Amino acid sequence: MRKIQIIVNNGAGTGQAHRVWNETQYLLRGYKIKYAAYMTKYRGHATKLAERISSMKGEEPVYLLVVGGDGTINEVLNGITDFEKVRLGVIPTGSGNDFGRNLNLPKTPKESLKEICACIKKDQRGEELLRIDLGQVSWEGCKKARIFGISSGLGLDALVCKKALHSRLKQVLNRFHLGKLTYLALTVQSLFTMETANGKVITEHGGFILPRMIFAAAMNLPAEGGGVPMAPHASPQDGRLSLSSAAGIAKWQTFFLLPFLVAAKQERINGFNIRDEKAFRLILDKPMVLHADGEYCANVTRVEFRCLEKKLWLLHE
Ligand SMILES: Nc1ncnc2c1ncn2[C@@H]1O[C@H](COP(=O)(O)OP(=O)(O)OP(=O)(O)O)[C@@H](O)[C@H]1O
Repeated sequence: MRKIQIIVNNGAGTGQAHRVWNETQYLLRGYKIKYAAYMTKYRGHATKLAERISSMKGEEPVYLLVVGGDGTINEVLNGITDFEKVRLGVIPTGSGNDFGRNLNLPKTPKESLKEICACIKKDQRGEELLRIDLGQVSWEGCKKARIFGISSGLGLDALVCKKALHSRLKQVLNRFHLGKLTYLALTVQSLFTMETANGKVITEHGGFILPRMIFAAAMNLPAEGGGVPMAPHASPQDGRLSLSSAAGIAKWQTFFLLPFLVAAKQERINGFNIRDEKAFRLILDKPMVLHADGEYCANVTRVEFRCLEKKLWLLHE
C-alpha cells in the first residue's frame, strides 16, 4: 500500500486547524501509519498538490486526506485528475465545515482516523466504499468547469461569500468563535444593497422563469453557509442537483422570510422554490456573483450546473 497522502491547511477555521493537525500527527504516529503531508502555502496551492498526488503512477488506489475547511476541500476536488483512483478522507478544521456536517462525518481527529482506517481496510479487502455525486459549474468565458461538493450559487449567497473572503469582521469574530455572525450581518447588508436579476432556467424537463431573482443555488448536499438548509432533501446519491431559489419577492419581505429558510420550512412560502434535475442552465438579464463551495468564481449571466453522478469515493461510512 502507498503512504497516505495528506493536504493540510493550517490556517483554516477559527485557529483550531493547527491544534487538530498536531493531534492528527500524534495519532498517525501512534497507529504507525505511514504518511506524507503537504502544507498549503497560498490560495490555490491545494489544487496543485491534489493534481500532483492524484497523478502518481501505478494502479494502486491513492488514499488522500484533507485537513482543512470547505474551501480547501473544494480546491482539492478541482485538482484531482483521476477520480477512479482517489479515495478521499476529510478531517474538518474549517469555520463552516458544511461538507463534513452534511455528510455526518466525525468531528474529532480520533473518530475521523478510526473511520478512515476502517474504510482503507475495507477497500484493501476489495469491498465497495461510499461513492457520492459531485456538481460541476461552468459559465461564459470560464477556462475550465469548476467542481463543487456542497453547492454552487448565484446572487445573495454568492455575494455574502465574496464579501466574507475579505471581511475584517470575520477575522475579528473568528477569534471569538463567532464567525457565523459575519454571515448573518453580511446577508442582511447584501440583501438590501444587491441588485436582483430576471432569470430563465432551462432543464431537460422544460424551463421556468425566476423574476427578480435574489438567489439560485444548485445544491449537491442539503446545507451551505454553516448549516443553512437551502435544499433539505438534497441527496449526494440521487444523481441530481437541487436548485433552491428565491424570486419574485420584495427584498423587505425576503428579510422576514429568511428565518423560514433557516428552519427548512421554505417550501411553504410563495417565491421560494426547490427543483431536482440532473442539470440546469440559467440565463440572467444582468450579471450576478457566482460561487462554488463558498469560493468566488466570477460575475456571470450564463451558467450551467451539472451533476457528476457517483464521482467521488469517500473514506467515510
Ligand atoms: N496557506 C494559505 N494561505 C492563504 N490562503 C490559503 C492557504 N491555504 C489555503 N488557503 C485558502 O484559504 C481559504 C479558506 O480555507 P478553508 O476553507 O480551509 O478554511 P475556512 O474558510 O475556515 O473553512 P470553511 O470554508 O469550512 O469555513 C481557502 O479558500 C483556501 O484557498
